[in-house]
Amino acid sequence: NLITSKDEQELTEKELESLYKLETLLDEREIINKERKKKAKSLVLLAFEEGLEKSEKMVERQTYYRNIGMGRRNKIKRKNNRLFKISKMSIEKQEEGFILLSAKKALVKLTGKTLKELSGDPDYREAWDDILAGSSIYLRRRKRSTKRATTNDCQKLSSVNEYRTIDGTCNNLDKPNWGAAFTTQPRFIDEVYSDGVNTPRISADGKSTLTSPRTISNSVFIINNGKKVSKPEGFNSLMSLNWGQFLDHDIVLTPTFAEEHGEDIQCCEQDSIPIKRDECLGIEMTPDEDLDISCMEFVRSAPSPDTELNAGNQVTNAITSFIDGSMVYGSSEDEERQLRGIGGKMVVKSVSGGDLLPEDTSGEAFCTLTGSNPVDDYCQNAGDIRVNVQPGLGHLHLLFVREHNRIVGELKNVQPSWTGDQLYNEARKIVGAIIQHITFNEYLENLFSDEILDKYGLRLLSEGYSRDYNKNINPGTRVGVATAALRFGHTQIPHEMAYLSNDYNTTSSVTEMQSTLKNPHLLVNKAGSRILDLVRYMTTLPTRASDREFEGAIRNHLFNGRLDLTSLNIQRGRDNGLPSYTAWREFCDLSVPSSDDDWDSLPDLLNRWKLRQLYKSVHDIDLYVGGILERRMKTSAGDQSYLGPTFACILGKQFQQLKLGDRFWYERPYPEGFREDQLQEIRKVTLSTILCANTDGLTELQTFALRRPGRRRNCNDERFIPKIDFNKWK
Ligand code: HEM
Ligand SMILES: [Ca+2]
Repeated sequence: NLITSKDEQELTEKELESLYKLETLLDEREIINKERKKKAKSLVLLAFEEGLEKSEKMVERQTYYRNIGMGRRNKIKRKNNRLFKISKMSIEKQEEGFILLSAKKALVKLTGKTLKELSGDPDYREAWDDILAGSSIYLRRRKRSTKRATTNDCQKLSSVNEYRTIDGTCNNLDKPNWGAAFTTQPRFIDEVYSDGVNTPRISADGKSTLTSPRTISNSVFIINNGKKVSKPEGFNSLMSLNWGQFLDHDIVLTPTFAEEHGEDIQCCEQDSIPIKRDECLGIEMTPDEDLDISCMEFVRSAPSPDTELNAGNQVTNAITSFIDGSMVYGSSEDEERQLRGIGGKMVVKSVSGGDLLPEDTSGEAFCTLTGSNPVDDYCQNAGDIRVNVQPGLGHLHLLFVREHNRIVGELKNVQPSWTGDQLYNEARKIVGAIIQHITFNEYLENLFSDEILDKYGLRLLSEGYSRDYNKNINPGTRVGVATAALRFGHTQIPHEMAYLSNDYNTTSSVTEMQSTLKNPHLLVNKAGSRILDLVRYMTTLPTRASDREFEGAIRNHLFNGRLDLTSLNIQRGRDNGLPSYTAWREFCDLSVPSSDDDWDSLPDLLNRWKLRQLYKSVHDIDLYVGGILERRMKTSAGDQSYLGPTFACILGKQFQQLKLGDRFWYERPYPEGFREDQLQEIRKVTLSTILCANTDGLTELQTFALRRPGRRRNCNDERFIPKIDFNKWK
């Protein structure tokens, strides 16, 4: 009570009267506050109920579509637009994420407030947190999903300072889930959705929808020259394309919505009408001479179970973001168990042409087999589910499994008493270090200009330890990297693949690129006996230029189907809430237009006149489109780098964070890193070292395999192709 008996005696009547008034007012305010809290609580509860209901409906609809689909089409055809197999964990997380997202959507609708406003309102924030923390219906559903690691869990791990965990947890001891598998992808810039939750952005004019990705692709990404084949790159071998993809598959995998039974999700009715489903964002388009359809299949990214009320739709990274060889070893104990063999080695399939990757026997594998002898063709299993996407990628997976097993043999020589676990852990650590070393020493040199390498501290030391680990840096792969910048590599994809014989002149088994996709034939064929010819092809032939031209193999016939990879890339940006290109220019401190039609302030941008016809406002440009159309910077060797300034900035920052935010960065001191004499051995390694050591019959190679050969050196000439001395592990 506001008024005490002392007040009653001492105050004048007038003063007392005002005090009584104040008291009544406060009482009323309290009642209102209570009511508001109650209202917030009941609306949030209602929103969650709607979320749960929507999630149940989604499963029902999936059953419905599965049933009508089964009758009409055969299974093989249905699987055509699914890109990779989907893990069980993905499906569980997707359900959780979808409930949360639907609850947010319902709450916005029920209250007429934006997520930002709701999270700024203590009543709603409290109600939201209460429901998440309490013993609600939501929690009962949540139990199934894995619990996250805590700092306490990290302390219990005996090897926490010497070896990485398989799922990346406890790399950062204060933030154990940073960079770990199945966590939300962090962002450089906040998401943009037209409803603030998950509806794709619209034009800056506030009303028009954005131009169809396919229309944009047909205008700016098409090959105009008569040959319909894109320009070759002068200086990079196809191995650099493979390395880019291999690296991408080490740092990010964004799961898309999956059907509980592993069936395809269909987003277009007979390739013509988009189907309205929460899982879909079918691409509407005008039929053209290459793609005679008006709807292109597109399944949305699965929403991440992000519990923050103030954030719109977020996406998941299903693998470890660290450069740690997760595509070789897997990102979960389940995967690791399948891939690990005995005595510290990785499982292989031993055939006459040497060791190959093991077969994927899950029944879920995604690959097309075209060989005449079924014994010779099979779907491979590896640490990343995308291993079968193309033979050049599959080859790098195989190469590092072979290297792991070779290292185990070498370590056993110098440490005969080591157990299988010790051999496995140390070999895995060395392989991860080699992948980091090749990426920074060879790949990034071609990717970036000198200026960018210096600006983001991407140069390696030639001796001594690196001491710049920073536990405040989040090493997570950013949405802008996965959804746009790192996809620059798609322009390098060639129109065909083949074998090259030992005269470096005669090709054979020339195969159109679209037929090699999801088809490991060129790699596993004839019991692996053609691997040498494949390696020769990959290290000799040029990539296509990293420019604005994309091959028909992926722009019209991706996976031999009716898909355009560049359209998918643009649509994925809208799906995942990427802000437009000009917002990224601003983020990167590059020039930014001052009005909707100030196109002149973007001098780096090629084809501006075409873009003006495609976008209402200069602020509408999709990041993927703007990034690809930028003029490229120069490398230290004087060649063109792969990137223009915006993508270079985004990727520069990312690689910086992958280095500084990794407690196990290979240049760090023991125990996270190596003894100094061991580190000097790892510093000598090149991709050519690994290729020479693990390719039967290969006797000569250029010093840097990602670049086209000037002179080839003998594999045994250690001046050019050094070897690791394992005596340093004694
Ligand atoms: C023949 C070669 C390749 C094929 C067939 C291919 C195909 C694909 C496909 C189908 C997607 C998913 C598209 C979507 O629905 O959003 C994708 C994603 C991606 N690609 Fe490629 N790609 C190839 C090479 C490369 C290369 C060389 C790089 C990098 C240098 C690269 C980087 C990426 C990245 C970063 C993603 C996003 C990954 C994720 O977040 O899950 N790709 N690629
Ligand atoms: Ca990784």
